Amino acid sequence: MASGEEDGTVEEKETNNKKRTKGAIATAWLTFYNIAMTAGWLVLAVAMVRYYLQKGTHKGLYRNIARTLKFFQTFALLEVGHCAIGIVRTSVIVTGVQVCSRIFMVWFVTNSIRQIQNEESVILFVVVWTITEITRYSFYTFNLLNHLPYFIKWARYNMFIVMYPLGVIGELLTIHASLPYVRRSGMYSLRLPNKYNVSFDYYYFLIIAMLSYIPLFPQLYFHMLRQRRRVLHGEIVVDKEE
Ligand SMILES: CCCCCCCCCCCCC[C@@H](O)CC(=O)SCCNC(=O)CCNC(=O)[C@H](O)C(C)(C)COP(=O)(O)OP(=O)(O)OC[C@H]1O[C@@H](n2cnc3c(N)ncnc32)[C@H](O)[C@@H]1OP(=O)(O)O
Repeated sequence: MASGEEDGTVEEKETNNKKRTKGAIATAWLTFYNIAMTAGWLVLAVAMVRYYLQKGTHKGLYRNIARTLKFFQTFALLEVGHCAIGIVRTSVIVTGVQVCSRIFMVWFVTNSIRQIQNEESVILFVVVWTITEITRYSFYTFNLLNHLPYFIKWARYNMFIVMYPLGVIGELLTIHASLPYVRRSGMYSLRLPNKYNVSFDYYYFLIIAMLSYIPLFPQLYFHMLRQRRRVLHGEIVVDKEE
């Protein structure tokens, strides 16, 4: 029996060929991207364990891993692009909020305020992110290669139940710890009078950022719970955005 493609016109065949080529290129890129990201977060995990075993303290750990963390977390901005161009079936908004809030935590909070880098809360969110990302990127990699071990799938869609709140606690405690330093230094703030006639207070911005977890985090968490039901229990779940 002839396939639909064999029956189709030359134009249809060309469209199908284009789709196949785009699919192959996208798959190759995503496989490379996910392997690179798994490796990056694994390097981070090994560096953290080695540092702790050698020094016996978490003090100085953040400084030791800061470059690698900044590099791989910033690289994750590409994920917003992946959704925008449609090579992964994920919402740009959900991914954008997740990635941008992490980049904000890394660059504009932890990296900018040296005095908080030895806080336990920093280690908490970095460890939680690292475990999560090793699992998430290896899930995507094995999935793309059609060899997904069940325990990775299970871990991807169960660990977040505990890891997400733990990560949020670490992030919120870190922002909270930074408030006195930000208030004292007036960093990233613009006071009146100035030539632009605009005022901006980073201290209040941080408080608003903390408050914005209240409406935003539950949406990310419930999104993951819906993904869990879809992937692990085969339920058909309709996302409001879709
Ligand atoms: C600028 C001021 C900022 C102010 C602050 C604002 C605060 C906002 C609150 C934010 C709180 C965030 C806290 C957070 O940082 C804490 C932590 O992360 S703690 C650690 C625990 N975290 C997690 O477990 C993360 C969970 N989140 C995610 O996994 C992603 O971020 C999310 C975007 C939510 C994932 O959702 P997604 O819809 O992508 O789910 P899936 O993984 O199931 O994927 C859906 C389909 O897309 C395919 N896909 C996705 N990515 C890829 C890829 N890279 N390669 C290949 N394929 C990919 C996936 O396979 C699925 O395909 P299919 O549908 O065919 O199965």
